[in-house]
Amino acid sequence: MMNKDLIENIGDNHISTNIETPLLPNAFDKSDDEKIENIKHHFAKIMEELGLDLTDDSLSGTPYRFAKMYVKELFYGLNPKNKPKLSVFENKYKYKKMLVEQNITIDSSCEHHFLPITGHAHIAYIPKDKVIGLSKINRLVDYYAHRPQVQERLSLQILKDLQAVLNTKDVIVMISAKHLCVSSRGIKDKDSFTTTIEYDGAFNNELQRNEFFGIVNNSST
Ligand SMILES: Nc1nc2c(ncn2[C@@H]2O[C@H](COP(=O)(O)OP(=O)(O)OP(=O)(O)O)[C@@H](O)[C@H]2O)c(=O)[nH]1
Ligand SMILES: [Zn+2]
Repeated sequence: MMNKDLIENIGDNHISTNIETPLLPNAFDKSDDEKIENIKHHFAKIMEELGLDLTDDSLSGTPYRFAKMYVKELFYGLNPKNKPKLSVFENKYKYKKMLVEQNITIDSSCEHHFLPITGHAHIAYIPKDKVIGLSKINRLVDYYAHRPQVQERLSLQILKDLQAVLNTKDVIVMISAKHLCVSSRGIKDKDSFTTTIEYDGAFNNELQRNEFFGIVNNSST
């Protein structure tokens, strides 16, 4: 019998794994409103330092907009209280083959530059005794994506949580994404993108992986 709290929090910082997002122990002591107020103050300073006139009516609301966007939107997935509940159901029908959830939108941010990472995740698992509500896979991806991330860790956090909640190692997570820190600054390569693939269990078998890649490559719905 698996501990429910453990399942709920697997890729999160307060459980000791090597895939956790590095967070301070007091990361969530302040309320969202306090954080927004403080970030608003600091971002106004950044804008002023850049020489922007915050009395301009188009700029005056930007520090608040920016702070709210960080806390409530782009980085809502830092706070475990926002983690989606992953409903699972008994596999009554004994479906034992691969289920693929593909073209899941990735909207994330790179933790090195705080610029967008955008692309798609393709995820498959082979059910044992449990199946998961389909939308919960998309919600889990959305949650972990909405943190400052590196693509490798994002893939692993999703994989580990699904393995725990589904009580099986037979999961594969593939992400292909563009990093604006590569395409819009620095090297400014507009065409390259990054693919990560994490898996275990039955997907260690090349035939099983190839079946997954075949489905992911050949369908467009
Ligand atoms: N492994 C990995 N690296 C990433 C990811 N997102 C961004 N990076 C890289 O993080 C690296 C940070 O390197 P630094 O040399 O410290 O930063 P920089 O001077 O801005 O590097 P350039 O982008 O090459 O200009 C860059 O090579 C980025 O491309 C990611 O998801 N995974
Ligand atoms: Zn970056």
